[in-house]
Amino acid sequence: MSDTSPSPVSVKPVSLSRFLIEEQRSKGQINADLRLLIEVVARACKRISIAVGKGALGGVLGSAGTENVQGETQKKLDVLSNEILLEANEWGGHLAALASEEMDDPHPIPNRYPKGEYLLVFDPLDGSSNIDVNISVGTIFSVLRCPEGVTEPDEQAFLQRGTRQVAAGYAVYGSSTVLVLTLGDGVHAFTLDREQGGFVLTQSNLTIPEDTGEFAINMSNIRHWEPPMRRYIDELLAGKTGPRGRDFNMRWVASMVADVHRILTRGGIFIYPRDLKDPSKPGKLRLMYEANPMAFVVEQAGGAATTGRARILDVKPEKLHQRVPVFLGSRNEVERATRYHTEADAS
Ligand SMILES: O=P(O)(O)OC[C@H]1O[C@](O)(COP(=O)(O)O)[C@@H](O)[C@@H]1O
Ligand SMILES: [Mg+2]
Ligand SMILES: [Mg+2]
Repeated sequence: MSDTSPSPVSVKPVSLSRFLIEEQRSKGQINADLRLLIEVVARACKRISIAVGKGALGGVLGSAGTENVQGETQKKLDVLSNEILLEANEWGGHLAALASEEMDDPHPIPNRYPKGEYLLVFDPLDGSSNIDVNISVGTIFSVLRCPEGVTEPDEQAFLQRGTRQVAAGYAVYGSSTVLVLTLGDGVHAFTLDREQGGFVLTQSNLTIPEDTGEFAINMSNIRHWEPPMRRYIDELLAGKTGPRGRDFNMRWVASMVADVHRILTRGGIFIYPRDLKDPSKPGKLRLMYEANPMAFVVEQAGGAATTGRARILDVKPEKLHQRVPVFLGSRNEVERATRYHTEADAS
């Protein structure tokens, strides 16, 4: 396969702290609290990266023997990553409350910093099924404002549309650790300098190409898909001799962070559609701490993100752990797959 990766944008390799200070002072894009909050999240990601990197030597592989609120077996690293994020933010996060995939209910911050005006939502370790086999995993996060006048934020305070996010991003713990961040003004990537111990800006204003020849989906679910979903994939699989008139390539890491990071680097479409395997579930991925932050990042990079029927960022959340179908990445493919669904609904 030819290398379709864009050349890295050359940027001044400033530290994450310096970048955030400039966003605050020169651009007025963020305030000091949000800057400090992002720095705390980044430090927690660095600690998680170190734990992931220790692997079997750190005693962190394998199951924790417990289940989360969604009935999924927790890995030791799911629990540890959650604790790291919790501990870091409880004492230095400038937060009102936080919520996580691994906790049933939101966690209000004890002895709240007087001006703590933000809510943090995260998937502490995304791609858990890949931990024990040494494949990239990551952390996904989203920052919302605590609604005005709410002193004890509960689940209701978190149920805000994705358009209300003030920051979002992820860290991917791969061959290098990369933190990707949006503050609503483009998407920037910071690579962890393992010797110096800090994140350094390595790419600015990342953009996702509008067109792509690569798709990411778990094909083993094909028999459970809705007809428009099958139509879209059948056309890709038909390649040169089919209606699309060209061949498409497939990748599926099964860690959303790694699949999204590839799309941010060289384009592609990622789909986790609604399927009829378990009709009570509208999708597999979680709206608040997987779909929304990734949709914000992808849109800020010029891509698109839908549920197959509507824009993800416009979905009104009803529950903290709500699931949604996810279609995101290169704009023209996401729009086509979405159109197939809306046309099928209308006919
Ligand atoms: O195992 P499947 O069905 O391919 O699902 C993979 C998907 O599940 C997830 O692992 C869910 O995330 P968690 O590991 O945080 O539960 C996504 O990262 C990934 O896209
Ligand atoms: Mg996840
Ligand atoms: Mg997870």
